[in-house]
Amino acid sequence: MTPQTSDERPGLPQARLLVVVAVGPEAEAVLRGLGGDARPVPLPGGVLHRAEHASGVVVDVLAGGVGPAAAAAAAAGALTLRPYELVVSAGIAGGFAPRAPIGATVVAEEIVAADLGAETPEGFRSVTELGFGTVRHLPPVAVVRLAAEALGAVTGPVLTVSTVTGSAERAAALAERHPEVAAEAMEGSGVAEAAARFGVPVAEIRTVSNAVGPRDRAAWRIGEALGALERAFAALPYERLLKEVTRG
Ligand SMILES: O=C(O)c1cccc(C(=O)CC[C@H]2O[C@@H](n3cnc4c(=O)[nH]cnc43)[C@H](O)[C@@H]2O)c1
Repeated sequence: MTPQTSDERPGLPQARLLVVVAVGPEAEAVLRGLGGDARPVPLPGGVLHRAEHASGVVVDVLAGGVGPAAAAAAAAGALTLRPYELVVSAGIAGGFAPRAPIGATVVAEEIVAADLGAETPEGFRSVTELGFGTVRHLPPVAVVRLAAEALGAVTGPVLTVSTVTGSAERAAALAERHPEVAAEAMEGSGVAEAAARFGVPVAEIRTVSNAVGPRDRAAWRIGEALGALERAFAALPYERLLKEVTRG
C-alpha cells in the first residue's frame, strides 16, 4: 500500500509527480507553467516546491544542482521521503541540428549517459559494453507519446554529459555514436539512476537554449528556452500521464 503523508487529503490518494531541474530559474519556469502557486517543503539538504495542478495531481519541483551526481543525490533524497508515480528530469539543453533548434521542446525516448565509459584503442566504449553498469534508461513509451503529442515536441535520445560539448568535432562524434540524438544536458541519467533504484518510471523533458557545437555564449537563448519550459509544464496532460504509469 502507498504510504499516506499528512498533507494528503484523507480518503483521496493523490498522484504525485517529482520534477527535478538543475537550477532556480528552471524551477521557477516549471512552477509558472503549473500556475505559480506552490509552497516550500523542506528536505534534508534542500527544499522542494509543491504545486497542485488543476487535475489534482501533486507536482513537487526540486532544483537539484548541475550535473548527474548532484541530480541523482537530490532525486534520491526526495524519493526516500515520499512516494512518486513518475519522476521527470527537466530543464534547458543543447539541441542537435537540424532535429532540435533553439526554442524546441524535446521529450527523451532514451536517456543516455553518453560519457560513462572508457577510451580504448578502438574508440569510446560505454560501461555497458565493458560489462558493467547501465548507460541507457528508457522512459515508458506511452508517457513519451502522450507528452510529445501534447507539447508538439521532438523525440529522440537525450544524452547526459558531464562536460558541455564545445566543438564541432565532439558534436559530430556524439551524433555518429547516437544517430537519432535530439539533445544533450547534464542531469537526466542521474535522475534516471535514482528513479530506477526506487522502481519509479522516469521521463526527460528539455527545451533548447543553444545548439550543440562550437562554444558561442553569445548565441545562447536562455530566456527563450525558459519560456518554452514554462509553456511545456502548462500544457502537460498530468492526469493522463500518471494514469499511464499506474495502469496495470
Ligand atoms: O560555458 C559554456 O560554453 C556552456 C554552454 C552550454 C551550457 C552551459 C551550462 O553551464 C549550462 C548547464 C546547464 O544547462 C543545461 N544545458 C544547457 N545547454 C547545454 C548543453 O549544450 N550541453 C549540456 N548541458 C546543457 C545542463 O543540463 C545544465 O543544467 C555552459
